[in-house]
Amino acid sequence: MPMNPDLEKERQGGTFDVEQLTHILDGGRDKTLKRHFLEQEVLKDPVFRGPDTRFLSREELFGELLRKHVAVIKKTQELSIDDINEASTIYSAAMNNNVGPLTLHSVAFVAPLDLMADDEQKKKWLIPAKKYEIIGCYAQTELGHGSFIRGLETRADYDVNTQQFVLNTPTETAIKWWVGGCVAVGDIGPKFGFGGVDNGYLCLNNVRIPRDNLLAKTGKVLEDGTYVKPENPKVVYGSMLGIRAALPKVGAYNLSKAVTIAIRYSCVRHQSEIKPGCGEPQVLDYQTQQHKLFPLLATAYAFHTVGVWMLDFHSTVMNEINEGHYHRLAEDHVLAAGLKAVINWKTHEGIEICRFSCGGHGYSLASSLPVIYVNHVANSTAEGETVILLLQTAVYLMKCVIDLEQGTPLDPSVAYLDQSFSKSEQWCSDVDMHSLLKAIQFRSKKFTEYVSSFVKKELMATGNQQLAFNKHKVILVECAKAHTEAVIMNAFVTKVDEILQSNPSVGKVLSLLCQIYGVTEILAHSGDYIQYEYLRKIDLDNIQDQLFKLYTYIRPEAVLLVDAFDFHDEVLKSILGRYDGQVYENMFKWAKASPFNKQDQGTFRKYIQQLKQAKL
Ligand SMILES: CCCCC/C=C\C/C=C\C/C=C\C/C=C\C/C=C/C(=O)SCCNC(=O)CCNC(=O)[C@H](O)C(C)(C)COP(=O)(O)OP(=O)(O)OC[C@H]1O[C@@H](n2cnc3c(N)ncnc32)[C@H](O)[C@@H]1OP(=O)(O)O
Ligand SMILES: Cc1cc2nc3c(=O)[nH]c(=O)nc-3n(C[C@H](O)[C@H](O)[C@H](O)COP(=O)(O)OP(=O)(O)OC[C@H]3O[C@@H](n4cnc5c(N)ncnc54)[C@H](O)[C@@H]3O)c2cc1C
Repeated sequence: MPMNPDLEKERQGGTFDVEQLTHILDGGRDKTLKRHFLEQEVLKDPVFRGPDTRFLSREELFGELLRKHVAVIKKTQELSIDDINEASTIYSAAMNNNVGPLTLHSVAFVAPLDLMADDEQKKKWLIPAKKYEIIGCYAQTELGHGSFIRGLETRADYDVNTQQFVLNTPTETAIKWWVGGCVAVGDIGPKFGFGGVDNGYLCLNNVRIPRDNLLAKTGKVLEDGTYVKPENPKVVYGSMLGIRAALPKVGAYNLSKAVTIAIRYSCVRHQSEIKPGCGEPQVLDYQTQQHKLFPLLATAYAFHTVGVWMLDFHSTVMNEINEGHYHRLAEDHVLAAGLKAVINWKTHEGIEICRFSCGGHGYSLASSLPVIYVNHVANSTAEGETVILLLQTAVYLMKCVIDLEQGTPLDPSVAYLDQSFSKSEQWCSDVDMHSLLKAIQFRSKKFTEYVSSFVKKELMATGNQQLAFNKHKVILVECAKAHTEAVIMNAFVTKVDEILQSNPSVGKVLSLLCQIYGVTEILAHSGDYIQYEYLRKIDLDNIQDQLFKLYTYIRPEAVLLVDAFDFHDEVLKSILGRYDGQVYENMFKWAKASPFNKQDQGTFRKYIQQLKQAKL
């Protein structure tokens, strides 16, 4: 199919090599080539072809995705793939923006076995689980409790005579609920999205399991019922930590898809007139459209950068823990908590902005933006609800203030809290990304001190830390967000500095995005910078001007920047986001193919006839 002339023109501009940026995003040329190979292994294999999942009922969707997920597993094994990124490539190429039915088995059942089973148990369960000879799930949440783990009611009473645990969900609120991939007792019913996953309920009534079913790499129960605590009790939370550490990159992936669709479509879509008689411009030429999408384009790159960094950091900490060193577990936990919370929340807001920036067609499943949205938005609740996780980060920051007062060294990711920040010089309208980072770190430091003063005062008054925290949860959450933004901006600036050395032309365009990210973050909290007398109104006016100027620099690069995400059309599965930009013809073809246009809607005749016969 010929290329849409608008997109053809967009691709003649640009100042950097798209393929080189793709290699950087993938982690090197070899990884790009391997990703292409794996995608083609899926896309050329007829077993992965099937009905358009956007036309399927919940039941049909589950069945079709289960069929495909089994094919994904076979293909992954056939190709001897054990790298998680490569396995995810095969998975994503097949799932058409859905979450597959066996995802929880991989991310929430196999992972904890790997983390907490002893060698005997690994032989017994991990090996067959990795071969899908046993299928598992992660049944923690109950009808009455999800966030508050200490409130869970399920019981495991040890019967010393039989060396068994007797499991019970003693109350209705104790019924295990939301359990992804749990086909034992029942499905919890239709959901907002996640149609590919059978989130189940599980009632336990005196279910007996052997003593050695308790994963015993960390804590264990001896024959006489004595509980031997793990060296570090927090390691039992490790399976949730692993998924949270992965979810920032999942957020970046989903936002990159949405931004690719919205920016390509905004170049194909012509609407209204700027100068009468001069034709309808591309909607991406409107400043308001750029103001919707370019900060999100910058955010997708920022989130990808920090998502990769978080996974590397978490893997290092897990290796340290395997050698018995727990000193970075707390930092890992609060970084994963803050990044998972902020990134997934801002991503689902961003996908929604991408959807309505495509007008009516964004609302059609032909765009796939609704599919990406409803499947992504769960990640702000699942694996730790946003506020819950931000409070974890906030409590850690309050401890950092005490550490500072006591002269205890801080973890690297919070070292800036110990830095002094001179008031900014007059900010002209091309402030660089390093100055923007300093400003964002400054705000986080001031906010942490401000919140800590309130919590301390409350603690003095009540002597109860939980009460003190509970009274200031709103500003504690804001404090955690401010810190997390400093972590994101620091990761982005660090990566762009590195790329400026290795590939100046790519680095330059990424530095523009980094500035857009930083300026957008500062303008979103401009009142704080005035209140802390770090910036003046003139500075804020100048960076507002800078933002609009940055848009003009990014405008000719925008399509190339989303092309660099390198989504194959069959992976993106969006008519608005097609690489060739041939939207209208394919929208019409897709609509005509809808089963709704195929079946004779007998209901129409049946009920309308009744109206006619009723002679109203
Ligand atoms: C084949 C390839 C497949 C690829 C697939 C690709 C993409 C798939 C995309 C998406 C799908 C995948 C996943 C996501 C979607 C669905 C799955 C969802 C699963 C679930 O939802 S499982 C259930 C999740 N539930 C929660 O997260 C519960 C949240 N609540 C808690 O974690 C805890 O209650 C709490 C809030 C942390 C409170 O803990 P508590 O012990 O009560 O008190 P605290 O004093 O706050 O903590 C005590 C102590 O422990 C430290 N701590 C807490 N948590 C952790 C942790 N996780 N790690 C380390 N340390 C932790 C805390 O800091 C305290 O330490 P102190 O030093 O202060 O004592
Ligand atoms: C798509 C999806 C898949 C899931 N898969 C699984 C799975 O496979 N296995 C599993 O075990 N669970 C699973 N879950 C459940 C998930 O882990 C819980 O929904 C999540 O932990 C939130 O807990 P909750 O539902 O009890 O919400 P609640 O904690 O009841 O949250 C309700 C509101 O209360 C607020 N709140 C609660 N506590 C506090 C507090 N201390 N301070 C301030 N505000 C508070 C929250 O911020 C929120 O606004 C899944 C959920 C979803 C949506």
